[in-house]
Amino acid sequence: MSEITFVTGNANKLKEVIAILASENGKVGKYTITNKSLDLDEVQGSIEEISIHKAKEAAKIIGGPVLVEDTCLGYDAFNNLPGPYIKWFVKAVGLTGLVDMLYKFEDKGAKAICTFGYCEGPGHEVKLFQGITQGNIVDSRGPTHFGWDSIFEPVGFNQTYAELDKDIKNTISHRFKALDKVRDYLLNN
Ligand SMILES: O=P(O)(O)OP(=O)(O)OP(=O)(O)OC[C@H]1O[C@@H](n2cnc3c(O)ncnc32)[C@H](O)[C@@H]1O
Ligand SMILES: [Mg+2]
Repeated sequence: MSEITFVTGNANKLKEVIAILASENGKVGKYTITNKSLDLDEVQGSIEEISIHKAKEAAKIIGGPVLVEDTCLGYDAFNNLPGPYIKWFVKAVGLTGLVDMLYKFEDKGAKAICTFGYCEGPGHEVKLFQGITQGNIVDSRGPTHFGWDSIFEPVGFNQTYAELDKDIKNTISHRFKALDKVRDYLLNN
């Protein structure tokens, strides 16, 4: 039995990852997934570079197999920005600011992008698994405790991520789609 440590400083992410993997009781094939709360360095660069760097740093700190994840919210009208910098935008301008940024644009489209990085240990290559859910930026509706959940309405739904039942979000979300690929990989390796 091998252990993989999911390293994140975000309790909401952890909850969703546990819920999405719940059918396997935190076990995926021969692996048990545990968690460590650490704030990892996030370099500037592409989504892929950020996740690769996070995974390598986590593997160094943990000294064994790790899983990390980086989440982006990219506006179609802004050529995918704020992207990986969304966390700092939420902090700096809040949800209202993030909605108002699109005031001049008819296109309210946005992509929620989740990129998991898996690294077997220090010095190993990082494998990436990405999931994307398309949606629209809307005025905040629903609980506001998880990032930008309340201003993102996934295509095909008339509720925001925050309003949707957790069970529903966790079967359509960027995180679910990425984690589905992680699970596939772990079951076959
Ligand atoms: O330790 P890590 O895993 O990096 O956790 P973090 O909170 O720093 O997360 P990110 O660097 O990936 O930044 C993503 C931002 O988007 C937010 N976020 C992530 N997943 C989300 C989701 O499913 N719905 C809404 N907001 C989300 C999160 O709260 C951050 O503000
Ligand atoms: Mg982070």
